[in-house]
Amino acid sequence: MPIVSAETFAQTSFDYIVVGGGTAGLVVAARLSEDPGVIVGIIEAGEYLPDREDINVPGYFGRTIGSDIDWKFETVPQPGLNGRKILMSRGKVLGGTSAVRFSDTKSSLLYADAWEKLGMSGWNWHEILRYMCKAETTIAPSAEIQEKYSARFNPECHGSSGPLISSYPNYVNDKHTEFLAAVRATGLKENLDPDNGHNVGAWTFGGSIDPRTATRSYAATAYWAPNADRTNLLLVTSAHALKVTFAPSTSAGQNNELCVAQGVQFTAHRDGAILRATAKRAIILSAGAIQTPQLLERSGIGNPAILREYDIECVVDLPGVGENLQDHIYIPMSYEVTADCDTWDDTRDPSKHAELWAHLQQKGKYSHMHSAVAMAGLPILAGSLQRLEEHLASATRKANGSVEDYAKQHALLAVYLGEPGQAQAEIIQAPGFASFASQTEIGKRYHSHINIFLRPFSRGHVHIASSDPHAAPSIDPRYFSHPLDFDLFMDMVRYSRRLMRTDPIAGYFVRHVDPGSDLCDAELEEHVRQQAATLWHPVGTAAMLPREENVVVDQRLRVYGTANLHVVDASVIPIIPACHPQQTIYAIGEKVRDNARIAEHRLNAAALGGRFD
Ligand SMILES: Cc1cc2nc3c(=O)[nH]c(=O)nc-3n(C[C@H](O)[C@H](O)[C@H](O)COP(=O)(O)OP(=O)(O)OC[C@H]3O[C@@H](n4cnc5c(N)ncnc54)[C@H](O)[C@@H]3O)c2cc1C
Repeated sequence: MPIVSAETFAQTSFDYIVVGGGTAGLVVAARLSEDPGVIVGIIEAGEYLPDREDINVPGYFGRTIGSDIDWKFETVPQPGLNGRKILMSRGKVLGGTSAVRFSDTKSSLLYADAWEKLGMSGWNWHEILRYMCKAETTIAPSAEIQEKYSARFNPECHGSSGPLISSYPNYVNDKHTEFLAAVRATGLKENLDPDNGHNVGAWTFGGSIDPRTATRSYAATAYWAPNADRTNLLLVTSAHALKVTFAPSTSAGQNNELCVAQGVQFTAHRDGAILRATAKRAIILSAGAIQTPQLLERSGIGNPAILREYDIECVVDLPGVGENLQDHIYIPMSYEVTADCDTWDDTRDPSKHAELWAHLQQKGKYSHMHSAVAMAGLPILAGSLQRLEEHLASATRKANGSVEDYAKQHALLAVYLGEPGQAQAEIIQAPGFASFASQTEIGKRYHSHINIFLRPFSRGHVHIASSDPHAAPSIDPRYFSHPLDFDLFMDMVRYSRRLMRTDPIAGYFVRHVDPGSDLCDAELEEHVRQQAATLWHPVGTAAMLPREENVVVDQRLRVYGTANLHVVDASVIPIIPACHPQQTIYAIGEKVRDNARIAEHRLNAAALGGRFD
């Protein structure tokens, strides 16, 4: 079935409606519609743009930020970042944020197991790996690349028949090997099998890129395009979902009755008529960690005090909606390197751009993103035993004294902190200038480190902030609000500087550029507060945990207090994984089909008195 009009969509009687045709939403819709006996509808605010170069060409990563396919949200001023508002990009296009993301890493074993430790049985590393593999087909690197660039490949940790295509770079920059060697010299081991759950070390990493066409593989190419002719899968694009509606008999959620979700209100234009689509079995919210809580609140599910402010009738009292916001923040740090380094800097020179572009394209440089990465635990980052012990004592003290809702999470984080096998930071090598603070000088060569802080203790929130359903929510990640986060972040920054002065990469080092040389501690800290920003990995705002923990969905990803309303996207992740989250999000989508058994709700909901024709 092709993409349909809003009117056709509203007139169709669905079994399932998925709100948000993004990373997880398209997985769920594709898997549910494998059953020809059900009709599945997807409501997506963006358009289907299969020919957009800034999506398809992997080397163009970053160009979509702030563009017409970006929701362009902003956080509220962040005191931990000198009061700056931070741009929170989200993909507004079929495929969602998978259309604009950069690289991929799989999760760590212990971290995924943390979800089970927090009370969600069945959500552990082995399950998540199983579903990550179901989602992907990884094309193994050639024997030459494996040997030359330490890009080993263990087929047991990769899928061979999933729709998402992953591959390894066929081009690495000329200091790739030296970077990995320098990382080893700081005490980290080369990791030849980082996808087996133990992701500390240095390696060559791949991404969701189809090497046959050198184009991005993402939710729209993997889960929509191959299934677009299914007659039982209908998609409406440029349609904004406003709220979920419930069966009248169960509204207000009194007497422990479960509310039965029946439909979704949406508009095809900002000021257009409000249309309504109905679903007999279940409604699945997959609008992402920023907008799923917004839709829940608009539908009357959330903290009654917040709902009252905007005259929204409370259907289910769930104060956890929009809380537990976690994100990765990062800082790019740039170093000038010797003139013989082959970097991407000359492409910034307008007089050389066209010639270089053709040359680099030929070499395959734009067919991939980054290639060398290191993940380090605190024992390496801290740099000294004394500093490590100080951090551990402080984390344990704070975790024990934590009276917040997050005490259990903080206790787990404190334990992981001391373990060398648990990554606290990720450092991606970038062969070129990547900082925000200074201007690049034409003719100079640079190397940058993209330094990502992986295990924040800070927790923030996202809530509606207006009665206008089209208005952006208020996003407050509270970056660095937990003081330990800033201390740990600074260790990562100092490690990056140490790494650049470690042989063999030290042989190419010319000077610190961003941050500059000879900064005292206070100046370096000020630089961080002025330059750190989100890596756009928000999760956790409709978290999956036991109900007594004040959260939102159960382990079948069903919203507490409802019979058939589910959340399937980054919002359900209870504690942010120490890796890029995308593959975990695909896995969550894949697991739902088998484990959450959404389909059973026809019986459950019917028994509860919902109107199902
Ligand atoms: C610039 C950038 C780089 C990134 N790089 C990486 C990376 O390298 N590796 C990695 O793993 N992750 C990366 N991420 C994060 C990753 O892409 C996301 O975590 C992931 O794609 C989120 O998936 P999701 O299904 O939760 O939401 P999304 O994929 O964002 O899907 C939500 C969908 O819902 C739609 N929607 C929202 N509200 C409504 C509404 N009211 N009505 C209708 N439709 C609606 C949206 O348009 C969107 O299509 C990056 C993110 C960004 C922004």
